Amino acid sequence: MFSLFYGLWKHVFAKTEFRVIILGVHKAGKTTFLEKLKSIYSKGEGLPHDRIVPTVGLNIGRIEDTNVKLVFWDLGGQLGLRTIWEKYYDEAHAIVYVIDSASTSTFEDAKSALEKVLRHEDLQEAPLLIFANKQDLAAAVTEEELDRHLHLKELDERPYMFVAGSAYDGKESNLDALGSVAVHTSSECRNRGSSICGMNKDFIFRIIQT
Ligand SMILES: Nc1nc2c(ncn2[C@@H]2O[C@H](COP(=O)(O)OP(=O)(O)OP(=O)(O)O)[C@@H](O)[C@H]2O)c(=O)[nH]1
Ligand SMILES: [Mg+2]
Repeated sequence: MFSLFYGLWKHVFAKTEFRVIILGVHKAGKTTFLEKLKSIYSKGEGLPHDRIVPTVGLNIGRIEDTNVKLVFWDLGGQLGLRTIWEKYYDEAHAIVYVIDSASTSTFEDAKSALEKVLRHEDLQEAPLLIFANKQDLAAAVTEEELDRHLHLKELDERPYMFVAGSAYDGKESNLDALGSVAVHTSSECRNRGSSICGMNKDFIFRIIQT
């Protein structure tokens, strides 16, 4: 499966750089998610989850091969650090917003922080993936419940998708999540007339069906 993934990857993302900003409140699991992606797609580079500490600055994840460069920016979600987020909006192509699905007490904060992100003028056309993380925990709500909790009015016009999974073990869900970003980037490309996407949608359908 992964050799197919790399073959298609080369084909689809030829000579493009695609920048994804990973946001969410403190302890949502952003860094764990990024490190898991790195360990799957970047030759085992990702940190194990017991070595991850709260993010203060910026974690950068690069997943690339000959023709491909995916750049992930993972920022700290503590309240005092969120002012840094907007410095990256201008150059981001897509947003991954991570939520701890088992922590209902943080949903209000997650919702208002996300609404603020979506109101920012630099991100008006950026597609959004909401990753309903920590589905391995018994207390986790489903993505449908989370959707109801968040009740995001700002999402009306925006290409977005919910994906539920666990950053701990989520090979398939992480793959789906990454794919969803690619799918949504197709519409982002249409909006901005950029050459970033091309055949991404086709690509991800083939991956998911593998
Ligand atoms: N059970 C479970 N725990 C998770 C999962 N993902 C992350 N965690 C745990 O949640 C805690 C926070 O994870 P981080 O990845 O550091 O969260 P973060 O969103 O990067 O936090 P900040 O950098 O402070 O904004 C850690 O103890 C992780 O091990 C998951 O899918 N399941
Ligand atoms: Mg972090």
